[in-house]
Amino acid sequence: MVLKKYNINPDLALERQKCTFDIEEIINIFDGGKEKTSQRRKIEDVVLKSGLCHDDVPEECMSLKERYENAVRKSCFFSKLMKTELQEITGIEDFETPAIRRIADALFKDISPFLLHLGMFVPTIIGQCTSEQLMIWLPKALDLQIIGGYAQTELGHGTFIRGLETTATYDADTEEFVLHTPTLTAHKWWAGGLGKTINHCIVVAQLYTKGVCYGTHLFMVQIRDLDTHMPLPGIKVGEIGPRMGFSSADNGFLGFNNFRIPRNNMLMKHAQVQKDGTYVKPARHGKLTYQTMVFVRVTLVNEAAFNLSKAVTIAVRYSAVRRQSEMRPNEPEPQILDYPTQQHKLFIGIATAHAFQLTANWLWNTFKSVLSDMKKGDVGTLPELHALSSCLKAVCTSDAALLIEQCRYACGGHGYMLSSNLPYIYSFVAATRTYEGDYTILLLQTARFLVKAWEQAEAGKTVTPTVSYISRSLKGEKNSWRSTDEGIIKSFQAVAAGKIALCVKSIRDRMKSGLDYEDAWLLTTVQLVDAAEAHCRSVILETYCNEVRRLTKSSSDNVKIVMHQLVTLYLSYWTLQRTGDLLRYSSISEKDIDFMQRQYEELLQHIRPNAVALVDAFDLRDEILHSSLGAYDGRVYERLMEQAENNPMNAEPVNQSFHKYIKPLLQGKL
Ligand SMILES: CCCCC/C=C\C/C=C\C/C=C\C/C=C\C/C=C\CCC(=O)SCCNC(=O)CCNC(=O)[C@H](O)C(C)(C)COP(=O)(O)OP(=O)(O)OC[C@H]1O[C@@H](n2cnc3c(N)ncnc32)[C@H](O)[C@@H]1OP(=O)(O)O
Ligand SMILES: Cc1cc2nc3c(=O)[nH]c(=O)nc-3n(C[C@H](O)[C@H](O)[C@H](O)COP(=O)(O)OP(=O)(O)OC[C@H]3O[C@@H](n4cnc5c(N)ncnc54)[C@H](O)[C@@H]3O)c2cc1C
Repeated sequence: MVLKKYNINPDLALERQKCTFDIEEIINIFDGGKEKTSQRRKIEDVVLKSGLCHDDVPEECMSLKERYENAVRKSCFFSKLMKTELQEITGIEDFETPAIRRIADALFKDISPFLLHLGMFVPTIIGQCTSEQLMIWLPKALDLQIIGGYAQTELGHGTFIRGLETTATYDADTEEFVLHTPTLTAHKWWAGGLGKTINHCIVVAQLYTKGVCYGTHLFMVQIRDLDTHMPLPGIKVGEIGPRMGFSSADNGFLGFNNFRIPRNNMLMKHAQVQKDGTYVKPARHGKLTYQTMVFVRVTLVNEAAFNLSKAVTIAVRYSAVRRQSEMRPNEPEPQILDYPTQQHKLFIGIATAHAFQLTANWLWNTFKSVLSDMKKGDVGTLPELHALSSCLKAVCTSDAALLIEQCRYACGGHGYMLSSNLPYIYSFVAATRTYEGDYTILLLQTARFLVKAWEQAEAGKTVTPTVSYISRSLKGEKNSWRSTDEGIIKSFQAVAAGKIALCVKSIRDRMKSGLDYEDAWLLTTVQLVDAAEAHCRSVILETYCNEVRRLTKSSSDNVKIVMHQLVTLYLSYWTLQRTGDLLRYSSISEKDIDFMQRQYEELLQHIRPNAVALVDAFDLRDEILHSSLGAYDGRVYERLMEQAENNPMNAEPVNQSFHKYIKPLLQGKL
């Protein structure tokens, strides 16, 4: 749709006058510097001027087929733009550039069918291929001569990768692998782009050679003819059907009937099958084939931050424009943003978007540093990265989904409109809580690491920095509550340590009573999930505080003040959310809790004048927000009416169903 130009709503204009800080300074902090901001804006200008974002009818009014076809059209032209103008004008060649990710949302209100090509296919080629394989597939994939996806999940198994049923059996006579789908439940299910779009696919299958199964490995498989796009003989492929979201993309199913691929199509960077069928196992670590999942989990923390920033921008701007009820009899209706309960719903969203964005950046740097260690042959830092990326992916996507839904509640009935964009943002983020490792499963992975860390610390060994609080706790360090940043972080670490200690004790007690380790672990999993969540909270709190302190060192005082107000709000909010835990594991008193409650309520008042400016500082263009409620000019009612008038349902004054059904019903002739 072409956005109509309106004058700024007077309430929003007044809000912006109240701002106490330089918005541009905060924008630069989150972009990573002035130059990055200007580069991002340049990219956005190119894409927005390309005309690619235009839809003749609103996306939500199209049929599923039309939405898919429209998204394919845009993905193709966007890919061309990335290869040509964006590279030439900005000098950017890197698909992972956050600016490209952000502006992609101006094209796709829902999702691009090419997401998995960039999100998993290309990263898997980079992470799992030998240098020879890389030379064959990477240039083609980057140049979009081949389009791919990542087919791991099956109808019967998603979480339990070792339980996957698809087989890849090596035939030494022909030097080929035979891919086969032995059962109904072995069909690949869910892979993005697989239904209709892609011609290649990374397939995860159980490797058999010389009669022995060596577990799951990755294979490059061409599934469709490059010219006709018809499925190749031996391939059964299609779309799995309508979903809660992801409606403009095509999630697919895939079955193999003894389908043959050359030996060289096994991705052999870590494990190999030689010509005679001899298996060479990975030299360094058994789970290196899971590396793409770790990469995506890291990027999903960024997704949580970005999507939450969109939702809270929409809800805060709307709340500044919307007037409802009265605070005192006969007074004019206030902006709903003036209600403390509304501030309570929304300001935590702003603070959380900051916390997650800074944690995402920190996690990305940790990921890059672990990759560089691994290139030198050192896999020692991988377990900690796996534990961190697992819990952060779980908690950040889950919190973001809850807070986005809270933003929708904050917009009342209008938030329920698809044109608000809140339902789209929610359904996208709700999926991220499940895919790439379900919430519970990933927290249990982190719990496994925490229990091991506890055992190591007990044995007097040094543990990694993110769990060094365990050693302090084992040395008998008692928590004394202080309502400072450091004090609160320490108390949250004491909560995590206390919960891990209880898990270890429960497991040991259960084993003493005769259970084996697996059963003792299983019966403790409710506590283990809780302990991993507590650990994750302490990591986020600490990272957020450290990063704000580091990044605002040379900022103006006013920016320091407002950024720190948000940090304090975040710490107070979580203290109040977790009073039960803190009373149990730290020395917090009821008086301290009263103080934190008052501090929290005062902070809402302090932040209130800057609320609109703070969401403006996410620098999200209207074309990215796609929201009748959240546009920069605040012309909510004009846009809602505009959307209603453009609704294809209103194209004819009387719908044909009246003549076909209602009239005969009215006349008793049906
Ligand atoms: C053109 C326009 C485009 C516009 C777009 C622009 C840009 C796009 C860019 C980005 C977009 C952003 C994001 C979106 C991208 C893609 C996402 C979309 C869709 C999602 C796709 C998927 O969902 S793919 C399928 C994912 N599946 C899973 O995650 C399954 C989860 N299950 C598991 O991971 C595992 O089964 C398990 C970990 C639960 C258990 O594995 P298992 O093998 O059984 O291992 P265990 O026995 O439990 O553990 C043994 C040992 O290994 C350690 N370990 C486990 N995993 C890892 C790992 N990943 N790394 C390192 N180590 C690992 C584990 O801790 C144990 O260690 P110890 O023995 O030492 O304890
Ligand atoms: C929108 C979307 C896109 C996707 N895209 C892709 C893709 O491109 N490629 C791909 O391969 N896959 C894809 N997936 C699949 C996704 O990765 C899986 O759905 C996800 O990993 C969860 O696995 P599952 O569906 O088997 O859930 P299940 O494992 O069946 O989980 C169901 C419930 O059981 C619980 N549970 C399972 N095991 C345990 C356990 N050991 N202990 C305790 N609780 C347990 C879970 O916590 C959960 O509550 C996609 C999924 C979605 C929704």
